Amino acid sequence: MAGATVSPTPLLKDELDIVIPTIRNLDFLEMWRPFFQPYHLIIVQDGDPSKVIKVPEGFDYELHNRNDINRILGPKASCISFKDSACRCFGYMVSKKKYIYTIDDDCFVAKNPSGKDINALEQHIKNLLTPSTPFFFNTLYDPYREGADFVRGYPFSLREGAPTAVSHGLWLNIPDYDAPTQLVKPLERNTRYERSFAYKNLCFLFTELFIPKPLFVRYVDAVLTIPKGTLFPMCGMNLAFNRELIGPAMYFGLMGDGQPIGRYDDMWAGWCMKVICDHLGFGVKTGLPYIWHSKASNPFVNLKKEYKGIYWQEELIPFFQSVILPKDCTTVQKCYVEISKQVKAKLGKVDEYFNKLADAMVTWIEAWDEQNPSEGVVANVPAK
Ligand SMILES: O=c1ccn([C@@H]2O[C@H](COP(=O)(O)OP(=O)(O)O[C@H]3O[C@@H](CO)[C@H](O)[C@H]3O)[C@@H](O)[C@H]2O)c(=O)[nH]1
Ligand SMILES: [Mn+2]
Repeated sequence: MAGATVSPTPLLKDELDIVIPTIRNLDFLEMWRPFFQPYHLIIVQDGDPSKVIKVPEGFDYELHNRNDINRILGPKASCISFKDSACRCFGYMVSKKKYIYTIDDDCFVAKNPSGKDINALEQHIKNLLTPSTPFFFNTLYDPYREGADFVRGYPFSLREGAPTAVSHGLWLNIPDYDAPTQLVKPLERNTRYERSFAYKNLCFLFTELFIPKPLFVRYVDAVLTIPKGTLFPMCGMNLAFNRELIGPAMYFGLMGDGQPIGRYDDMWAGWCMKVICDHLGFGVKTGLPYIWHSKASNPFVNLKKEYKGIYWQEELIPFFQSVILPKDCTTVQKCYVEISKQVKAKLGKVDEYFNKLADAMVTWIEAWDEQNPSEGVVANVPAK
């Protein structure tokens, strides 16, 4: 008698936590149930702690609201943002797992060009479990993917690759645009069109003649390593990382209530993280998987949150491009504290906010080490 079909054990079932920042009921989990149910969820409830967040039945989760954050961290809770999705980093800190996946509650399961539901978590896990190629660019993209490989001329001495610290996923429907771009392109959707050839041509003809062409922004079937020495704008809504390799660097900077800026939490984390990954020899990937981002947040509200960041970043990027970490910075914590010192020394004059942020970065590391006493990966810093 054929054995009962046993569904395969999901990858990293007991080694990965899913972190969700939220201000609303988590009905979106129903669509993710087939992919998320086997995993432990860490829900970080933002805003009013007295509000009850409804979580669908059948999920294994822990929920932390602001009262919990204050109770667990005491005065160090000051480094965790309030009234901003940046609060999600508290979930990274209290997790005890090796891997983290974080997703927004307005992100749903997307379909690939063949119409199949995308298991975003599975793709992130594949990205994290295979090496990256930060030191030499492979023109056939991710050489470790099925059907790809290193191309001619790729040095064999580099084909082992580097450990992957971060997997940065993308979005269908509402792309993660800044407010000015949202305002000038209110209708732009990253939408896949699955139409017959004839229909497509009819569409093309019609749009050519009568209406402004809809922007068919593509589904790109690729995973790329972001080269060493290159920064990128990290979006927190569909993001996974190896917590043991890079967790202490994933501080989503001070935003929201009482802060002069918002929607730069993930950007700040991405810049600090990438500088540290480059220093410690870890890789960062971007591309697949896609999720379906359903809700465009209000561009005018976003503009109010972002506007200082839009001009500050013209100074922040050169700063991060110029950061040099000493060889004796052999752990993420040491690297992070060193960056905070340079933030204070070089960005404090841009705005007082960066002195406060530099202090919060140190508080974050102190809180991290308090919550995770045994951790602290000593990486062998590769020769420059
Ligand atoms: O005060 C708040 C507001 C929201 N949240 C939770 O955070 C995520 C994202 O919220 P939302 O989808 O409304 O906002 P977006 O503009 O689409 O978010 C993207 O922009 C960046 C914000 O920094 C970020 O990379 C993306 O998340 C949801 O889960 C809300 O429930 C919150 O916790 N606190
Ligand atoms: Mn959103």
